Amino acid sequence: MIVKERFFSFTRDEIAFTTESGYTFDEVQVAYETYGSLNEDKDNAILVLHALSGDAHAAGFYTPQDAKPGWWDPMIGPGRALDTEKFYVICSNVLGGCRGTTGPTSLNPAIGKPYGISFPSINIRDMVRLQKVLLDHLGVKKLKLAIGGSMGGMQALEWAVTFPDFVEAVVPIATTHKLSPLAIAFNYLGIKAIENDPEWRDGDYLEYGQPAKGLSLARMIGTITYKSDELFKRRFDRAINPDTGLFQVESYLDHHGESFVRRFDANTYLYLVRAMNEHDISKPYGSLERTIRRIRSRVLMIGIDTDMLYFPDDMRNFIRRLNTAGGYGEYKEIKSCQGHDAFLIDFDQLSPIVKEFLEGTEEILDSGRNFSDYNQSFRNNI
Ligand SMILES: CC(=O)SCCNC(=O)CCNC(=O)[C@H](O)C(C)(C)COP(=O)(O)OP(=O)(O)OC[C@H]1O[C@@H](n2cnc3c(N)ncnc32)[C@H](O)[C@@H]1OP(=O)(O)O
Ligand SMILES: N[C@@H](CCO)C(=O)O
Repeated sequence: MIVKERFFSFTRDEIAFTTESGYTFDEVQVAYETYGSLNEDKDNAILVLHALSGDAHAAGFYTPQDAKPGWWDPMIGPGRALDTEKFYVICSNVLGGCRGTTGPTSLNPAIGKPYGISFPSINIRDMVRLQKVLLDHLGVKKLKLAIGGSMGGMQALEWAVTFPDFVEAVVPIATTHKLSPLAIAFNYLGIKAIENDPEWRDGDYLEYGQPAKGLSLARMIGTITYKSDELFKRRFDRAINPDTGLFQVESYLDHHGESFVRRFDANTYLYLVRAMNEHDISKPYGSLERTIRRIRSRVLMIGIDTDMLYFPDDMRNFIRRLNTAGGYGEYKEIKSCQGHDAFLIDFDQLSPIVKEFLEGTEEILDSGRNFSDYNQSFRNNI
């Protein structure tokens, strides 16, 4: 089976999609890919949610030899954790993205040019609500699982809160229920790097070219936070790049900054980073306890011991609070020197954790037991 990138589009007359900030789009396009088949009951779907710079191309195994690998290839495919012999796996580019779904680089039909900085402000819930529109379009009646890391993890958790009856299980990885001030602080550096670049032109740069220096600096700052001290010591130590005379770690950051400018849009970066900054699952419901009590799905949070952005302790605490409120949470940890990006690299650890969790969820549901009884067995161990 060859999977081509697909697009789902609708106009406001067909579906009025309004952001929480109050903007109704005239037209929306969603870029997505699917792997595997939807079953007769239409309840075997898994939604994979990408992080800041990801896209809908999560798996490349179905695509022709010369096609680009997917960003979660080792997780998705026949016999893999997200087994395409059993599940219908879906991944779409987020609202506000620059990989095919409506975002700042898309044409605004009302003005006949790209939105740019006139794109409405969006949040993680808006992304999730648009994914629900896509799933309705695909005929999905229930999600077995919503899973993703970082910004994708924020969406996974938001799925459990916004659509509690639609999703059986969620796996938020290397993420949080609300962004920490430290992460907001790092994001602020990225925002400032872009906005202080004169080539940003107050966001109106599309006809002139990217604010390359600012976007590249923003990615370099981000890259440091996605890695770890241990990794940098192991990979680079204080070695010098013979071509440039720079420290290897400097040369590495330069490379990541430059390649990011070629594949990502500066305004999109600002919109997505701000959506992450605003992320707080309890905002519409008043308190975290009230929000947590909405969750009916089984939740597995996976932390990374060297993640400097999303702390394992915060994830453990969230799971404790979920379980105290009668929810069904588990916490597992990846031990890695890769830092935050481990969810894109350490598949030997991630894959069995997710596989076991999915099999466990199916076993519990098949046995007629509920998650709550099952969870009593490990609740005190967190
Ligand atoms: C869940 C999501 O949706 S995110 C989607 C996935 N994200 C992406 O694919 C884009 C962002 N990429 C990344 O964040 C990373 O590449 C990861 C996390 C996917 C993989 O990380 P790693 O395997 O550790 O890749 P790493 O950080 O080493 O980067 C490798 C690149 O750095 C270059 N590099 C390595 N050392 C040096 C150096 N000393 N000087 C210059 N360049 C260097 C390599 O040549 C390679 O270049 P290339 O990517 O152009 O081929
Ligand atoms: N490196 C990943 C993770 C960010 O959280 C990305 O660029 O999407």
